[in-house]
Amino acid sequence: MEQKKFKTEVSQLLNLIIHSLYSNKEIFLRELISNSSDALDKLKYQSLVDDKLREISYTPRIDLSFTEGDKRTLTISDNGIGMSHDDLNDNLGTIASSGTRKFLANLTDDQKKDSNLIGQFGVGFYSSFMVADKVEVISRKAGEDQAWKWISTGKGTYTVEEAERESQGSTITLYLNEDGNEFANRWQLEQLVKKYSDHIAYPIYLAYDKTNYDNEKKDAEGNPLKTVERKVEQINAAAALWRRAKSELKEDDYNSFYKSMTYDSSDPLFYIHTQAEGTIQYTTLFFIPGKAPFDMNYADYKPGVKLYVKRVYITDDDKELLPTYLRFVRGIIDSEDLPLNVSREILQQNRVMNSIRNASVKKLLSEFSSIAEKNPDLYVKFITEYNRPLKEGLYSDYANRETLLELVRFQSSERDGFVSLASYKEHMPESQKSIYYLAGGDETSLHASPLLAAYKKKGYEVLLMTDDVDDLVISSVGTYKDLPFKAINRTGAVDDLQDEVQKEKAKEATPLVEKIKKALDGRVKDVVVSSRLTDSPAVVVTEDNAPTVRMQQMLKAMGQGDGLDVLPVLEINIDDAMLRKIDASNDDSYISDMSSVLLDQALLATGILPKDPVKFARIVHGLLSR
Ligand SMILES: Nc1ncnc2c1ncn2[C@@H]1O[C@H](COP(=O)(O)OP(=O)(O)OP(=O)(O)O)[C@@H](O)[C@H]1O
Repeated sequence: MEQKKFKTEVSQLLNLIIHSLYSNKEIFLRELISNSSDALDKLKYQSLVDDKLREISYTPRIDLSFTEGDKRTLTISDNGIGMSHDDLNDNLGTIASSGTRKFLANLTDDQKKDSNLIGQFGVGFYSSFMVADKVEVISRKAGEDQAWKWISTGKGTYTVEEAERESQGSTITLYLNEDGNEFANRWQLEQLVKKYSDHIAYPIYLAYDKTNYDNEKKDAEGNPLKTVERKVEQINAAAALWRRAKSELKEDDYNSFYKSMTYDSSDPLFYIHTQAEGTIQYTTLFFIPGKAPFDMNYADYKPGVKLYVKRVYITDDDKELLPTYLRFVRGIIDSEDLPLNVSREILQQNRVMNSIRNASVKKLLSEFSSIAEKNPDLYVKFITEYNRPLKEGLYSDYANRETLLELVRFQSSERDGFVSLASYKEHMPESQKSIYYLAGGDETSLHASPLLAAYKKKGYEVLLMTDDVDDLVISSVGTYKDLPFKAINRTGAVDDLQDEVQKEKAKEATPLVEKIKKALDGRVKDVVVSSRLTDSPAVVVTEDNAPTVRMQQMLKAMGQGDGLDVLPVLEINIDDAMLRKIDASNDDSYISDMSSVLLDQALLATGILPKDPVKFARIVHGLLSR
C-alpha cells in the first residue's frame, strides 16, 4: 500500500469547500453523480472508437445505496470508464484544471465565503469531504484487469492499494460524518436526485430496504408480522431534455436542466432552444448565465458547450464549437450528421460542424438583438456581463460585424447608463460628422478629461470607453453607418472643431508654437494650437495611427514595447495665462522650464507620471519661487 500527499492546492481547495459551501453541503451528491455520468459518457464514446473496448457489454447505470445505523455510509457506483492506478493519482490527488487553480489563488477573503462563487467552478469530488470522514474509491479502468482502492480522510494524505472489482467502473463509498448522516435516507436521496440530476442521461437507481407489515400474520408478541424487502428503483427521468418537443417543456424544466449541467445555483438570464430539421439536422440548447463565468477573461477558460452526436456525448472541451467571443454561452449541440468518432482536427474543418456553428452564432446574435429591442431591462443585465466579449467579436467576427455593432454598448459623456451606436447617431446634431470617443483609463478619469469641454459645448456626445480592448477594436472597425470613429485624443479629431477665425488665430500663434517646439525638442512629435481647450493649458494627443502614450506604457509593462517610442503631440490652449507668459518671454531658461512643466502636467492628466519626478519638482519649485 502506498501513502501519498495531496498537492498543496488540493488541501487548500478542501479547506475552502468545507468552509464556504457548508450551508449547501447537499451538492456533493450532484458532483459525484455528474462524475459518474461523465465516466459513462466517456466509456460510451470509447467503446465506439476503440476496438479494444468494443466488446465490453454493459448497460450504463448509476447506483445509489446506503446503510443505516451507527456507522452510516452512502455508496455511488457506476459502470463507466473507471480509473487506473495512475488516473487515481492524477485525478484525485491534484486539481486538474489550471483555471480552477488560478481562480483559487486570486480569491479575496470575502470571495472565499461566497458559496455561489465557489460553486461556479467544479468543486467536484472533493466536496464529498463535507459530509464524510473518510472516502473510499474502488475503481477498475475499462480494458484493464486490475482494480484499485483509493482511501483518504481528506486530511492531507491518501493511500492507493490493489483491490477487486467485478467489472469496469467506480464505486465511491462515503463514511458519513455527523453532518452527512441525514443523507443515508431514501427520501432525502430521491429528492436530491430530482432536484439536481433528473436530466442526467443515464438511469440512477436507488436500493433501499422496504418494511412490509402483514396484518393477517402476527409475530410472537401479537404485532403484525414484519418482513424486509430489498428494492431497487429508478429515481430520475434519464432523458435528454433537449430532444423533447419544445411545446412539452416549461421554463422550470429548462432552468433545472441548466442548473444540473452547470455549477450555477441561479437561473440563467435566458435560453435558446433550436431543433433544426433542414438539410442538416441538429439540436442546440444554449443558456446565458446570469453572471459571467469566473474564468471568462482567462486565456485558458473552460468552454461551456458540450458536443453530442446522436445523443452520445463527444466532448465538453472543444473551444471551436463556438467562436471565442461567445465563450460565456453554456449548453449543448447535438448533431445527427456528424460521425461518432469525430476528432478535434476533423471538427475544425468539418462542413456539418461549420454550418452548425455558423447557424448557432447567427441564432444567438439574433436572439440578443431581439432582447435588446423587446426587453431592455433584461438586455442591461446581459450587456453588463457580456459587453466586453461581444466587443472582441467586432474584431474577430467580420461576417457578423454589422449585427455586433448594434449589440455593443458604451458609456457616454452626456448620458448615464449604456448607449448604443444607433442611439448615439440619433442624438447627433446636424453639424456633427463623426463619432467621437475617448478610450483608456477608468470612468472617472475619462469623465474628467479636459478634451471633453469643447465637444460638450457644441452638443457633441463623446463615447467613453473603459475596456482595455476598446482602442484596438474601434480602430479596426473604422466606421459605423459611414460615420468615422474619431478618438478625441488623436490628432485626426482636432480639425473638426476649428472654424475660420480659429484657424487664423492658430496661424498668428506660430512664433509661440515654434518657441515651445524648440524647448521640448526630442520630447514631443509636434506642437499644435487647440481649438477645444477651455480650462486647461495643454493636453497630449497621439497621431492617428500611432499607439497612444497609455497604450505604449501598457505594451511596455507587458514586455512588448521595445523600440516603441512614439512621441506625443502637445496641443496647447493659447488663451491660457501660462501660454501667454511663454509668449511674452525672451528668457530661454524660463521658456524651457515653463514648456517642460506644460508637457509634464498634460501627461499627468492622463495618468502618466513624469519620467524624472525630481527634476519636475525642482522646475516647479523654481517657477513658483520666481
Ligand atoms: N466516477 C468516476 N469515474 C471515472 N473517473 C472519475 C470519477 N469520478 C471522478 N473521476 C475523475 O476524477 C477527476 C476529478 O474529478 P472532480 O470531480 O474533482 O473534477 P472534474 O469532474 O474533472 O471537474 P468538474 O467538477 O469541474 O467537472 C475527473 O475529471 C475524472 O477524470
